[in-house]
Amino acid sequence: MTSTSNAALPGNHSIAFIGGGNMARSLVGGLIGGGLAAQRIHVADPGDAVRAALEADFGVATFADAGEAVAAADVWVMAVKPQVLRGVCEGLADTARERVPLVVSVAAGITTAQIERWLGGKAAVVRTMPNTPSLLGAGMTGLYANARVDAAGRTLAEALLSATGRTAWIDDEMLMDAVTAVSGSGPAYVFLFAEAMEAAAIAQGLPADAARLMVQQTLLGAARMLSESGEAPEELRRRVTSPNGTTQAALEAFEAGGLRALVADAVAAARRRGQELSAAND
Ligand SMILES: NC(=O)C1=CN([C@@H]2O[C@H](COP(=O)(O)OP(=O)(O)OC[C@H]3O[C@@H](n4cnc5c(N)ncnc54)[C@H](OP(=O)(O)O)[C@@H]3O)[C@@H](O)[C@H]2O)C=CC1
Ligand SMILES: O=C(O)[C@@H]1CCC=N1
Repeated sequence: MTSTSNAALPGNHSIAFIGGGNMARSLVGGLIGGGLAAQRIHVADPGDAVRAALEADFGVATFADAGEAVAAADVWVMAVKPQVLRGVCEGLADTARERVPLVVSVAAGITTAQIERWLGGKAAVVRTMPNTPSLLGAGMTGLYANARVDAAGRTLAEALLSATGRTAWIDDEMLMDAVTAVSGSGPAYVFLFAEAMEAAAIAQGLPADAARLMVQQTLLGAARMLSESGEAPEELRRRVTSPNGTTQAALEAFEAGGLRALVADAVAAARRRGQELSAAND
């Protein structure tokens, strides 16, 4: 694995997003926040309201038709649901055969071999798994490239995604479902934990607004310590935990409730679901 952050986008490439939903919005926002000119981004989405919001928020050109969005683009970012990706690719296959694009997919589960086949057999495909903090430039993206992607394509895909946060290349495509289960879905695990902590705070009598602020700031502070201190989570946890103190009482309750096994089960379930999405939509 090699990991990087914040490479500049090389060349004068035009990027078409197919699908303008949550993930495309996060990536477009991250790219524009990182200084990419809005004119270099086209987005296709069937939703009138989705397109209007993207135009208003980011100044990008939008299209109802994917074929129009990719017409001038040499990089195609596939940001539709896994369930519709096959139809989208097959609709663009003639164009992809004539003018082979670099395809960057963010779809969970769907393999590079599937995308290459659906696009007519020639496309250079980088399968990626970003996450929604990309919108803030704090994303995490795993990347895997098929054999058709050359060094320039890898550099370009990495630059594209690193404009929205950190990146890590994965050598074995089988592990991309594990990446999805850890960092792709991971923000939702943290949000669920935040919901549970807020509810617990309110149950202990704290006002709702104070409970929300305490949880937000505690997670932010802990995340910053994790990423900025250079220390392992075990060590950071040890320093909070006074012998026979309050933290120890809480941590013993988490351990007794099987938190570690529960997290392992949840990550395994997400990985299995990625594999199912590939098989079910082939
Ligand atoms: N959300 C996340 O945290 C992450 C998501 N992903 C992946 O990103 C992909 C998109 O997910 P997400 O953004 O959450 O989903 P969304 O549903 O928010 O976005 C998908 C968008 O694609 C549109 N769409 C449907 N058909 C077409 C078409 N033929 N051409 C163009 N656009 C179309 C949808 O419109 P409509 O709703 O009208 O059908 C929708 O607006 C998925 O494959 C997912 O696995 C990856 C990492 C993280
Ligand atoms: O839930 C999903 O399937 C997508 C992939 C990772 C995050 N959201």
